[in-house]
Parts: sequence; C-alpha cells; structure tokens
Amino acid sequence: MLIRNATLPDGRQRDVRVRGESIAEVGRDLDASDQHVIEATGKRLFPGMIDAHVHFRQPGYPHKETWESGSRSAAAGGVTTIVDQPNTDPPTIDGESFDQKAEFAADSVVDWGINGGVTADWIPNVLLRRRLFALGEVFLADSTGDMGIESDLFADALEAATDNDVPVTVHAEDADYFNDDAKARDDADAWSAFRTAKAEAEAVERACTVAKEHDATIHIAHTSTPEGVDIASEAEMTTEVTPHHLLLSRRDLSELGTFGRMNPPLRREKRRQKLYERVVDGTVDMIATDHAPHTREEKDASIWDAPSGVPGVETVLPLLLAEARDPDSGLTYERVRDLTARNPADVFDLPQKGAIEAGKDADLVLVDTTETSEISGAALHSKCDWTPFEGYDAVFPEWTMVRGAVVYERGDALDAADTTAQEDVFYDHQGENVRGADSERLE
Ligand SMILES: NC(=O)N[C@@H](CC(=O)O)C(=O)O
Ligand SMILES: [Zn+2]
Ligand SMILES: [Zn+2]
Repeated sequence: MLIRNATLPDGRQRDVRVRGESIAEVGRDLDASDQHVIEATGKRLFPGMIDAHVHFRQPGYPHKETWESGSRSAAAGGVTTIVDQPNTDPPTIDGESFDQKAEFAADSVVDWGINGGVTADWIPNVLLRRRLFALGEVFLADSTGDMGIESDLFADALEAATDNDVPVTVHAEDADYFNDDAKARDDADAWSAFRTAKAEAEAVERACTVAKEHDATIHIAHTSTPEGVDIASEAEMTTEVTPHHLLLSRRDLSELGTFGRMNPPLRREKRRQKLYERVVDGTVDMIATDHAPHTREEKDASIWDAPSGVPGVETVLPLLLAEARDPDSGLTYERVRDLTARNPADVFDLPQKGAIEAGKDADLVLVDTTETSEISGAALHSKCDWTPFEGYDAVFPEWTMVRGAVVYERGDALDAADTTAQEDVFYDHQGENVRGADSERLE
C-alpha cells in the first residue's frame, strides 16, 4: 500500500509505503505500480498517538467503558497505542489479575500495554515478571479505586520495579496538604480548593527524592501545576500533562459543575497558562489523557459524592491539532508529534513505535488540518457520551491505521461530496501487547 504525497508533521511532503505491519519506505515519487494507493495530497500524516494513561474499566466496570468501546474511541481519535491503569476490579496487582485483564485486552482494536498497581496485597515477584508496561500509576493519595499507599511501600515498590527494569509512573498528590476548610463548601470549585496545588508539588518533590535515593527514574502522571513540572524536570524525571489541565481551568467549573471533578483537579487560569508554556517549550515530555470515563448519572451528584475523572482518549489529538492550527498557540505540528508519539515511545522504550520512518510499525493517522469540526459528546465512540470539551474546535482523523491495518474510517471522509451523514466504520483488528506476546513471557 502506498500513501501518496502526504504532508508529514515537519512539513515535508512524502510518499509512505506500508508493507505488512511496517513502514517499508518514506520518500518522494515512490513507485506506485501494483500498489493500493491512498491519495493524501493536502492532508497531514501523523504517527499514531501513544496514550500512556487510560482507564478502560475492565474487569469491573464495563458499564463505564470496555476494551472494545475504549479502544474504538481511541482509534477514532488517532490513538494507536493505549496503556491501561490498574484501578480496575480486581485491581491489577498480581499474576492472575494481569492475565485476566490481558484476556479482556484481546478485544482492543489498537495496541496496548497493561500497568500493574501497588497495594498492601500486591505480589511484586509475580506481577513484575508479566509483560507489564509499567508499574503504575502508583497512587500516593487515594483516587478512584482508593489505592493510595504509604511512603514505605512506595520506596519498596520503586526498588522492586527498578530491579526488574520496569518503569514506574506516579500519581503524585499528598493528602497531608489537602485543605479541609474546603469541605464546608459544596460548589464544584471546592474540589480544586481541597486538593491543593501544594499537595501536588510536595508529592512530586517527595517522589523524586525517593527515586534519586534509589538511583531510579520515575514518570509523573497527569502533572497539573507548573510547580510540579519544574520540580520533576529539575530532578531529571519525566512528566505527562492531560488535555484537560492544558485547556481547562477553575474558570470552567461554573459550566462543568461536578463533571469537571478529577484528580488532580483543575487549577487557576494563571497556572494553566504556565503549564501550557511548559508543554510548548518542551519541559513537559508528553500528553496523556487519563481517560477516566464515568456515566452521566454517576457524575450528576454533589461535588463530594461524584466520582473523579473525565474522558479524553478520542478528543486529545483532535484538540491538539486544532491548537496547532493557530500560530498564536505556540504549539507546532512537530511539537504535537513529539508530545503524542516520539516522546512516549522514547520514555517508555518502544523502539518500534512513535515515528514515520522505514522499519517502524505502520501506526498512522491521516488528518485534514484545513478544516475543523465541533466536538460533540453524543458523536464520540466511548461508552461515556459526554465530554468536558463539548463544542471545542477539533481536527478528527479521516482514518487510523494500526500496524498496517486501517482500523477506523470516518464516515464523512469516505466521500466528502456526499453530505448525507455516513456511518463511521471500524474494521476487525486485534491489538497487541506492545511489550510482547504472552507466549514469550519470561520465566
Ligand atoms: N484521574 C481521576 O480523576 N480518576 C481516575 C483515577 C486517577 O487517574 O487518579 C479514575 O480512574 O477515575
Ligand atoms: Zn491518577
Ligand atoms: Zn489515571
């Protein structure tokens, strides 16, 4: 198959030849005889996004999301690899729970990784020898699933993971710095007042210190403050930022209400802007969504009762591409590529992923950045039919390819001239564990 005359993120126009599961060749005027040709003139081709932080909810909460619905949502958003977090039921903390989740993951149309969690009951020697993507998110405070742990256990877990060459990702909040005064309030902003910016900064600082003591590196999940990013970056640790912390602030809570409750919470507009600057200037390593679906019914509760978390896997790349269209944002298409593909592949050691180069997996997304459309929760493919980005401008993929197989085609992109809405199409495809097949499991 030949994708002809696509514009790459750096602006070069190239043909891309896909053979089997891989990119065979990237060049100009490649021979197209005997080839299925996809015409891409005027369109941009991106490496598929690696979203290192999603919650697909199976086993345990299939009414919120399943591997099928979550991975379709990912594919429709141009995400070709996802990494699932351990706060499912049962939590992913031992061999059995890992294997059970891996069976659910067989429903995924995109490639995947499974993270392992740490609780008092975890079985490190077994868990760390599975084909684990990373240990994490290790919860330094309670979030959905109440998996918060004490400092001593964190240090032990870090040591065990590092001994087994397993990366560690950390949910860094410290409940000692939560502001109990906020509990007297019942407006949506009370959650942001409660889980303070200082609680994040302190936890990042402590986690980085423990990591240095153990000669280990850690990756800080969903950093929501410029302070947290700076502390981690000065300690030479890596960070991710979610689309909601990048684009939303406490100002938006009057509209979002309890649907805007997540951990860590939305911050003040000034902090959001400083976080954005760090995403633009390269201090932040990657964007990851923390896709945390909950139903409308669940979210429609008091601020102290609503579950924490917002969906995001389908809207993240479309939102970033819309940002990159605007030269004033400072975010370039190249930077978007780095934040969504190159850097996560680098940080988490996925040499086969993250770039449009000969020899890499053919994980590709074709977009038309000359136009935007408005995000509508009802049109998304997640079981979660709402989004905090309702009405935002976005650039959705025309199609998404995983290891050489087109897994998703947008209905209205099939025949642009025909405006009678056509159905989006998903093609059968079995996503694979990016850490290798089960049968190759190490002893
Ligand atoms: N971020 C959230 O607010 N919620 C996540 C858990 C987490 O990532 O902390 C969830 O699983 O619902
Ligand atoms: Zn978290
Ligand atoms: Zn999370």
